[in-house]
Amino acid sequence: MVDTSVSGRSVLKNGRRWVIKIGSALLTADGKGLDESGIRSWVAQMAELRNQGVELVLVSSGAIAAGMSRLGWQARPSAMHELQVAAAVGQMGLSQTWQSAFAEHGIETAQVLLTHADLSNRQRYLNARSALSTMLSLGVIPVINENDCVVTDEIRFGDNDTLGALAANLVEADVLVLLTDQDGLFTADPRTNPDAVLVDEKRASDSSLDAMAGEGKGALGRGGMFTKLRASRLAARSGASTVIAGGRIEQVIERLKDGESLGTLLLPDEERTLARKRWLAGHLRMKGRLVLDAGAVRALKEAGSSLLPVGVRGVEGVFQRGEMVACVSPDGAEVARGLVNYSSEQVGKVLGMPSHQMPAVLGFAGEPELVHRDNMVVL
Ligand SMILES: Nc1ncnc2c1ncn2[C@@H]1O[C@H](COP(=O)(O)OP(=O)(O)O)[C@@H](O)[C@H]1O
Ligand SMILES: N[C@@H](CCC(=O)OP(=O)(O)O)C(=O)O
Repeated sequence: MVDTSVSGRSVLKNGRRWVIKIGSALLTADGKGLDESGIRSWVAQMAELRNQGVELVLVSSGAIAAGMSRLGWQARPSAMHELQVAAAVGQMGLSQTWQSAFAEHGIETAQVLLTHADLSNRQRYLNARSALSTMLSLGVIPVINENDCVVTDEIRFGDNDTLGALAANLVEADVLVLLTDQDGLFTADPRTNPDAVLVDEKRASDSSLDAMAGEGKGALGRGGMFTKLRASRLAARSGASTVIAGGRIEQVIERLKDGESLGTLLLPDEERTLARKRWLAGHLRMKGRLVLDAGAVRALKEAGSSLLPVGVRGVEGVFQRGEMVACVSPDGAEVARGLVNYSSEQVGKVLGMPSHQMPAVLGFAGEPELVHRDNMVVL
């Protein structure tokens, strides 16, 4: 059997796409507003990573803590509507601070506010995926936070670690970095266990980690190591490796990229393409079929291409954008399956058509592919 496992710090040296999540505990200078000098330092390091050719997505917490400081509130409120107001006020300062710090390095940023529910909806998932990949291709750094005004559970539990993992799944990142106020995952919470030692490297799936992470919670950020470990397992599903590391360690981001043994590295059990194929192949219900011509079958199987309408002869079933369809050969054999960019009704209107004619027929300019290669598994 082929060994598809991955190991070691080389995944950080070689990773081309990173999601970096910076938690409230770090960003907010122990509750006294945003730590602007910390932010400038992380930005300088991220700019350096960008120069080395790494594509970056930033997940930034800290809106509630920043809002509390702007509103002059000393203690974190417990009422949901007050938390939401703090997040909304604080988010203004948060995105402004990131934007101006990145601008000093000539880098554009984009504010992206998401909820977990957005990413479990197939259509919104595809929308977010296509917006984020366009940002990355333009060299814009997406700065993601939870859309706190429309959620309640996530605010209550203060969990942007999960959002970081979902972002890593979404953009198919190689690496998820969770920067926090501790140097990594320790064998027990170092705040209460001075003898605890740092875990260097494990499989994310290793069950011995559960007891270490416990349900410990920080004072400002609230998920503790429990949500970080859970996030690493979620990220592993799309083959990403997670590092939990101390954001105040000098030049931590650059040193991780150089392969230095800092923080805790949690590795996936299998590499990315295999993990994604398993996810696509097993987890979604098929809603319809696209009947391909012989040329399109060859393009998918041999050239690794996306599926364009020009090679599609027929459509069966009723489906919406973002749902799973089978791509079948003229004799009905399944060739591939994937997430479709258009509804069955729209596909029916563009069968056999060159992509550049689609906007005139559909009345809007969408993706040129019916199923993008990245959202497809060839069988
Ligand atoms: N085994 C552990 N190793 C390290 N930190 C732990 C552990 N268990 C619990 N913690 C706690 O997790 C906190 C970090 O999580 P959190 O406050 O949610 O940070 P963030 O805002 O960065 O997500 C630490 O301050 C620490 O007290
Ligand atoms: N989205 C909210 C809360 C997120 C939060 O605190 O998460 P975390 O940093 O993982 O503990 C905020 O920006 O304040």
